Amino acid sequence: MLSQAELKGIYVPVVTPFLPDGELDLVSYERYVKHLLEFEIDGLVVGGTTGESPTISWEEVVELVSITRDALGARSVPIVVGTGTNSTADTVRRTEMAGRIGADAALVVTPYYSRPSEAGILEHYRRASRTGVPVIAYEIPSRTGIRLSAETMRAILELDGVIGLKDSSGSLTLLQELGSFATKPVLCGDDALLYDMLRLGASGGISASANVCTRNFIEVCRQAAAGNYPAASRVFDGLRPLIDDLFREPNPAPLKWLLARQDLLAADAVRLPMSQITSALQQRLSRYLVE
Ligand SMILES: O=C(O)C1=N[C@H](C(=O)O)C[C@H](O)C1
Repeated sequence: MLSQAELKGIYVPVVTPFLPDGELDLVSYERYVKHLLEFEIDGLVVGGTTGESPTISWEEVVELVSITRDALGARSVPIVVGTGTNSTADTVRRTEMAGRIGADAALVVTPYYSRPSEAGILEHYRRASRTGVPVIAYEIPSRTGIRLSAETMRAILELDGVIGLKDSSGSLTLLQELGSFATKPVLCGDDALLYDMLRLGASGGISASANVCTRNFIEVCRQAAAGNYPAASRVFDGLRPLIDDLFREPNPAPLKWLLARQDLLAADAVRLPMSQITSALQQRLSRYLVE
């Protein structure tokens, strides 16, 4: 199981490859995960936003985790599994099941859509944190429709089974407000803010863009961890255009297009209501294929 101390560096959220007919493409998945493991990444996230969690079934998550574990072999790269839904009972059940299939931690998003009270959300996290599977809280107001107060986030982080936070709040405010109360590690979940968040004390990032230029993302984190911010900033500046382009249309469609063009995936298929990227964006992204 993942400890607080290990929650640092670059965690790569994997895409879920599909064949053109929408079926899971496990052959591509194995090839792609093995490719990612050639880099010194700090962890993998299966079934996150980038993995199209809203349209993959739990049975498919189980298959993906099983292939990930086989690809890892003896390597100890933590596997984090997205288990959060907007039902507490379902989240607890998925988190427990994730533990049974070998997840080292669970990524639990703030419950979305039903707009519960902060007290209800705290209780949601309390229940998930009692499963015995380390929980990483995931705050992403642009997707959930709720922006948690720093006070509630602090209370969530104080729960024993919660080992840290993925902060996709879209600004530096939460991290600043948590300040020294953020006694647990915070991972940046908003790729464009990675450098700024590291500067403010984040311990790393869960970055979809790190599927591409993986080595450079790792370098940004390493330089920042060593306190060498000018070097981290220089490397990160080189990544900004890629990050901007990958988020010009809904994630992970642009990323899947690039991975397919790199022959890591057989197709750039996404499941509806996600759709493939426009030809204008394809043209923009083509410039990253020369690497
Ligand atoms: O899959 C994730 O986890 C991530 N989700 C964010 C999003 O698309 O909302 C982006 C981040 O890079 C990773």
